[in-house]
Amino acid sequence: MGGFGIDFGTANTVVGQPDAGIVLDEPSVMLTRANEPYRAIRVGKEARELIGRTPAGFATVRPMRDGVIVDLESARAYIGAIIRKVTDRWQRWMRPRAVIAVPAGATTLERRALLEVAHEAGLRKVAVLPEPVSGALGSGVNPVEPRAHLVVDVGGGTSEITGFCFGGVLTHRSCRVAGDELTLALYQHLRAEHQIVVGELTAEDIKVGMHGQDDPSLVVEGRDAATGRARLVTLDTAEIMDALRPTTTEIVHTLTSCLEDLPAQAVGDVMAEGVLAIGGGSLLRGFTMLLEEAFGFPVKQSERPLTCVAEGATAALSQPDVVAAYGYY
Ligand SMILES: Nc1ncnc2c1ncn2[C@@H]1O[C@H](COP(=O)(O)OP(=O)(O)OP(=O)(O)O)[C@@H](O)[C@H]1O
Repeated sequence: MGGFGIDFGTANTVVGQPDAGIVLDEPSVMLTRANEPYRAIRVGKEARELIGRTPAGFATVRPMRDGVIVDLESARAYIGAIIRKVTDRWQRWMRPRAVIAVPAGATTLERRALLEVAHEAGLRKVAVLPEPVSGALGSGVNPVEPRAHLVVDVGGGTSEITGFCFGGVLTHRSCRVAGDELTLALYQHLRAEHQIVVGELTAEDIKVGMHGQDDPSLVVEGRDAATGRARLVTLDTAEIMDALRPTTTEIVHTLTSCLEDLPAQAVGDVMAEGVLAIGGGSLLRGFTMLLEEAFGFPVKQSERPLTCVAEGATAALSQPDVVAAYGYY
């Protein structure tokens, strides 16, 4: 059974294949020339390296915003380049099938735009599947069984919570505050409290690096905001967590607001099984603990929070019942 399971995320693009597993996992970034904005010169890791150091005449573009297409032409160039990266001429001639994950809150127009661009890029029989359903499937959950599941997805651009059961959605909330806003909050904190300016990539590395780190302090190198000279500062991870608190609170507040829609019987299922946390943003140090306190439910982190959505989309290629229940063509 061929085809691709794809997660075109705001931050990362992940592509899986039934027999090969994850075949591409790269940042959703495209390098273009300023005078040719719709031709991808580089995509993924090579393009991300140039964020914050893009020479004149070039531009680094993030073609997906909040998990959906914002600019059709950029998305065409980007999605076409990704498909060319994972296929050879023969496969493109055969026009492979695909299941593409989209945010559960994507509008009909946003889903149609993605389907159209995917067809143009050479895919056929494309289905779109809500990311939480796909992430649950990729984490070993059966989304069509008669039990309720609650999935929290904190990505780069969007945080979503979706309750579903037996092929139907019970509740859904989302906000456009997620991992990227946390990086921005950290950048602003460093500038305001330590008068140090760091690049976007460094701010993200600091945030990601706190995960699983035992050392309560970390050293950061940046540019002094006043003199412009290089400077080192030692930061306390507890201080960073505090600085990120308003942003994490906003995310947690949106996520917990869905509880009032959850039928009592479904609450019992979620109590027994726990809330499933997926998406890279859910890896933020201390985040699942904050969620548990706010929900009053156990929260289980997916084993592979960054790739489970693409893994689920790949698994859905051979599970037509899941696509029929939750997907769109
Ligand atoms: N260990 C970590 N700690 C904190 N944040 C992390 C960690 N690892 C990744 N992230 C963050 O996760 C985000 C990317 O997650 P993911 O790849 O799931 O998003 P996406 O699917 O591309 O975005 P979206 O779902 O919004 O379209 C980035 O903001 C990244 O900084």
